[in-house]
Amino acid sequence: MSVLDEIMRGVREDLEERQRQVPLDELKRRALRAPDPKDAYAALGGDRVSVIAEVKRSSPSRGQLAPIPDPAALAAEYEAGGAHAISVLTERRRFGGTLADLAAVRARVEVPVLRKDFIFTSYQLWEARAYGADLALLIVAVLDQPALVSLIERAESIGLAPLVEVHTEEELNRAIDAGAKIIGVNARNLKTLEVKREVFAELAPKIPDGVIKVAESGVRGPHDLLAYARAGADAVLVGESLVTGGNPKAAVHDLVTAGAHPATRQDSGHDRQL
Ligand SMILES: O=C(O)c1ccccc1NCC(=O)[C@H](O)[C@H](O)COP(=O)(O)O
Repeated sequence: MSVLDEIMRGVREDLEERQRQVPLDELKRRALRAPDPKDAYAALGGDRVSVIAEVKRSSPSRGQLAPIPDPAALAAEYEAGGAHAISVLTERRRFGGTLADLAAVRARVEVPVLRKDFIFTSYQLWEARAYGADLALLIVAVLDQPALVSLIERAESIGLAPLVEVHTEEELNRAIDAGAKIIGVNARNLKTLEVKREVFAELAPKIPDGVIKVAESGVRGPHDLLAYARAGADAVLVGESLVTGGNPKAAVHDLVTAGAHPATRQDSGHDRQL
């Protein structure tokens, strides 16, 4: 069984438990009472490279990263550093996240919040909205095409901006066919967990103009943001280096500063290439 298969098995079991506890109709009522969604397209568009800063306690590739006892406080640090959006991993077993983290972050920050999870049902989209998310991750690798199309439509219909994640050209073509307006290229191979930043440079030119391009994973500092920017990124999604670096506000500030004028910035880092 691959890591992804194992993650999905746990996600299904946890979802069944939540569905037993909260019927869909109740979840929809909660979603209708949630704060109005924020404009994720405005937050991630524009001339700069936007920074999506992630609340990430652990991961299959690295194990424990940081305990993060107060995810809202971390998100507030990210926002104070200038983050344009916050990503909250809500998967429990391998990433140590919860929906309560999402709600706590939503209550603390003004910028759009992404629910980052392994979503394959509309129930999970209603959960995302009910707990205050403005964006929801849809991973093409775990969805067949009818499900992808229908989840994009459902997300948009309830006020969530779908961030559609791809790893290969075939997945990218499926995302484009499904009408994705925000596409994330994840440099982390979901089978081997190896990060290959050059995957973004290979796929980005094939993403149509007007679609927001997000480079996901492997940003260790401004030099990686700038390399992704040169390859066409509109935004970067950063987790590990922020939660392990010791000063999340300063680390986000450095990324945001580099992303503000990426074309004129000299890259002083050692690793100048993707
Ligand atoms: O991070 C992992 O090990 C992982 C394994 C399997 C599926 C997804 C995984 N990560 C989710 C992400 O996409 C990252 O958290 C996100 O892109 C940030 O990446 P990084 O800055 O490298 O932590």
